[in-house]
Amino acid sequence: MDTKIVKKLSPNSKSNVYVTFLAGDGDYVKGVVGLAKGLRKVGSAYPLVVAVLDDVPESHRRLLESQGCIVREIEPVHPPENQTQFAMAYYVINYSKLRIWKFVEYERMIYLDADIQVYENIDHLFDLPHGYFYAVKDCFCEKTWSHTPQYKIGYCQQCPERVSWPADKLGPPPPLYFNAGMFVSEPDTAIADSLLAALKVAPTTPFAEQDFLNMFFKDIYKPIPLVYNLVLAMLWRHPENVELDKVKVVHYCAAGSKPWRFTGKEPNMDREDIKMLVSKWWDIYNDDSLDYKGDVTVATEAEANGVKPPLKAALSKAGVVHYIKAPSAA
Ligand SMILES: O=c1ccn([C@@H]2O[C@H](COP(=O)(O)OP(=O)(O)O)[C@@H](O)[C@H]2O)c(=O)[nH]1
Ligand SMILES: OC[C@H]1O[C@H](O[C@@H]2[C@@H](O)[C@H](O)[C@@H](O)[C@H](O)[C@@H]2O)[C@H](O)[C@@H](O)[C@H]1O
Ligand SMILES: [Mn+2]
Repeated sequence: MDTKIVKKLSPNSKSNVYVTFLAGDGDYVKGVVGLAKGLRKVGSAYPLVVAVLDDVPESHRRLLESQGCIVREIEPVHPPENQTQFAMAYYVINYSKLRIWKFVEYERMIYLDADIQVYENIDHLFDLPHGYFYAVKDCFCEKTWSHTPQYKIGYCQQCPERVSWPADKLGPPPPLYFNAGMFVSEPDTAIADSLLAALKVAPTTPFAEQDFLNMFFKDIYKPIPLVYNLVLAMLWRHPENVELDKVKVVHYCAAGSKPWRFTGKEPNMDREDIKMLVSKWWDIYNDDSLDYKGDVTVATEAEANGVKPPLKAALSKAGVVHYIKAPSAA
């Protein structure tokens, strides 16, 4: 078996990490298993940390660890007392995502919802210039947006020329707005603390922590191409913006599109592209060859060249190389 050196860490450098969030004892755990296997399939060089609330059962935590995930319990984050009608009632738990900025043992994180699948390696996003918040622009055309002025006039940032924003009547257009199902950011204690302090005085709004994160990071938000987070509604709302064969990351967020509960009955769920994407998700979820077999080992460069590995303890001094046994080219 050939090996592929994918990451050289000097002794005191911090690694990068993929992070997802899991709450409850329901079926989202299947999303996390699928994500862990998808990241393995594309040869991601970094671990997947699952930030879990205390209501995630031991059995689900064990399952995720058996799939090579690092399971970390986080305290829930509740928004201030409010009368908000969240777009989805359960969005109230999503504020707990804010805890991940505390994961300061990591250099950078790519956050991925549990209803996301990665179909091509996106490790290169960890090399984006520091100091910004990277995410994909959302779409305002779904009914979930019916509470907003942009929905009411048919304005969407995905096609600002279709209905131009009536600045004379409504003032400046809404700032660029990202989908919070996927983003690249840097864990940082000061950011973590100011997020929680800001939340205490922020208005609660229908898209919960997604709205809040957009408000908080608006000055450093940098859009990245939609290939990094295909919000499924784009397929019927803005097909002209989507080249499906170039999409690297799919976000199963449209109503009825969660693969593990897919019935095909909701609007748009009978589309061929949706059924193909759901089937692609299941192909990975059901692929036993993608199960974690302890296949990520820590070794010096010497070991990567076949020298017998010294004790792991010695490795932390010798500089470490994470490598993944790649199938031999032959
Ligand atoms: O019962 C739930 C609901 C949500 N989530 C987590 O919260 C994220 C955001 O919820 P969801 O993806 O359903 O929102 P959407 O992107 O569909 O609006 C999910 O991806 C999961 O990571 C969870 O763990 N359990
Ligand atoms: O709690 C708020 C959620 O807001 C987002 O989901 C929404 C939003 O993106 C809308 O714009 C779409 O129309 C809708 O389909 C989608 O479900 C995030 O994906 C999710 O992680 C989470 O932050
Ligand atoms: Mn989602």
